Amino acid sequence: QYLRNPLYHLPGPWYTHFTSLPLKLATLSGRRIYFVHSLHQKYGPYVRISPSEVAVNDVKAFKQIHRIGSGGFEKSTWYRDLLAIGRPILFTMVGHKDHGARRRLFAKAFSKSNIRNNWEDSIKEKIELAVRGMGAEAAREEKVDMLRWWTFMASDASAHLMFGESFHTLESGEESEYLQRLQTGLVGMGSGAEFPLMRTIGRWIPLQISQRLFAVNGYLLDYANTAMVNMRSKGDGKTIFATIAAEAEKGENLRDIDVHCEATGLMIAGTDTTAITITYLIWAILKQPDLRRDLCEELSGIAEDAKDSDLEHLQLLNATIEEALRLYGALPGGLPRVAPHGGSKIGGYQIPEGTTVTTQTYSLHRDAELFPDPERFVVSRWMPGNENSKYHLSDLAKAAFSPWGAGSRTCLGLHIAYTELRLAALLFLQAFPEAKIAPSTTEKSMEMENFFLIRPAGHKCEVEL
Ligand code: HEM
Repeated sequence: QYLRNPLYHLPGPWYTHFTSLPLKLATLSGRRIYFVHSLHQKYGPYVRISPSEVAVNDVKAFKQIHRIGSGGFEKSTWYRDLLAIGRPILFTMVGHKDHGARRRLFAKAFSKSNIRNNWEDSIKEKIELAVRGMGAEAAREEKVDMLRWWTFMASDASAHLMFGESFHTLESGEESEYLQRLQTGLVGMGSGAEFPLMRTIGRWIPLQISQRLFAVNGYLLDYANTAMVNMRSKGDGKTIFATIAAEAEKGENLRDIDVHCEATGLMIAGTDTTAITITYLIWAILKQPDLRRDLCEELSGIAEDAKDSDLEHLQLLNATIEEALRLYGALPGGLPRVAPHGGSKIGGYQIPEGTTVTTQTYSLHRDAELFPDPERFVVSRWMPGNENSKYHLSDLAKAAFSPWGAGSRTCLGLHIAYTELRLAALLFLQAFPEAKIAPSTTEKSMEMENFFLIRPAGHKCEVEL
């Protein structure tokens, strides 16, 4: 069996010739990024992590794997197992051709100009509500869980953009049922992708927890359906999908069921990702009083009615966001791709066709050759005029920086996310310039657990305002 494994020539622990169990256990216990990272540290940039999966931590190979067009690797069907949403959606599509057509259809709706012209005001309104909600709660309780409020903000904003109506969790201060089910369902999705049999059996078990873990898609799709019907009956067609539908009329075929599935997929892709990254961003700022002071100074000249376009040129704010994305971007784990027909040579290794090849930014962003003192939060890496500093970023380091993924599968929602990150930092720091991390928030509680996305292990991030 050892010699029959086509990956036998790759470095890696002996057991990975025979079993993927240690990898799966690490995944199920929320420690996959650490498991793979430790193997890179021990065995180098190319490592066999299971009998049929190779992890790669080499910038040139990263570019080759995620290259747009010929030579680039396609996504693995693992994404379909992850979301198991019925129809292929942009996030889960495998073939370059189908994906390219769908991506072109969505491009205009998610462009920076469309987000700014049509959505920025409602995003800002949600952030203002979140900041107000945090202030009111902190006045009553002395401390407030930022993660909870940023999650309300991101889910209300996503619901507004995708379904035409906010969940109004920011006004009620209570999690919507959609959000509760989505968050439990995400844990089920992550484990179902690793153990499909567990999910199949789980769907048949008539216990509420089992249903919520493994049968959430029915609920999510029903919600999308009702939301779309309501939206149309009210004659208020102003959602991201109105723009997409207008594009589709030019010739692309997008059925109603595709719209429901895509809207659901975008809710999943756009909610926890931004909420978690904003939480880590603000936590990192509050940990460094000098940085907080300098940022407050930079932001002090910014008017209340500022637009994202007023913020995108602020050097310190944007450097801080890039550094937060380097260390705490919400999706730093493996992005599985498949070696193309005929196999591929990467880093001197022949990788047989069909092999799963994963890259993880958790490791790329912590390569000490590219990012000296990789665990330190150093904003000057991203500041102009640092050419003589050891933190100056080389071209290779810039190429390795990929919190949004890479190539043709780069994050579709990055303009929404940047808008939310910049406006959230602005409004939070302007409202609470003296905010402090609460004693209940520790390095340990903020350690990242990793179920596809990361999140603080303590599942909250309390601050005193
Ligand atoms: C800080 C927030 C976010 C982070 C860190 C993030 C990160 C990522 C990453 C790393 C990928 C690549 C996945 C892969 O190659 O397998 C991705 C893809 C994607 N993201 Fe995001 N994302 C964020 C916010 C959003 C938002 C707000 C939306 C939409 C509302 C969104 C929608 C998508 C979609 C649709 C894809 C798939 C693109 C494709 O395959 O063509 N993301 N995101």
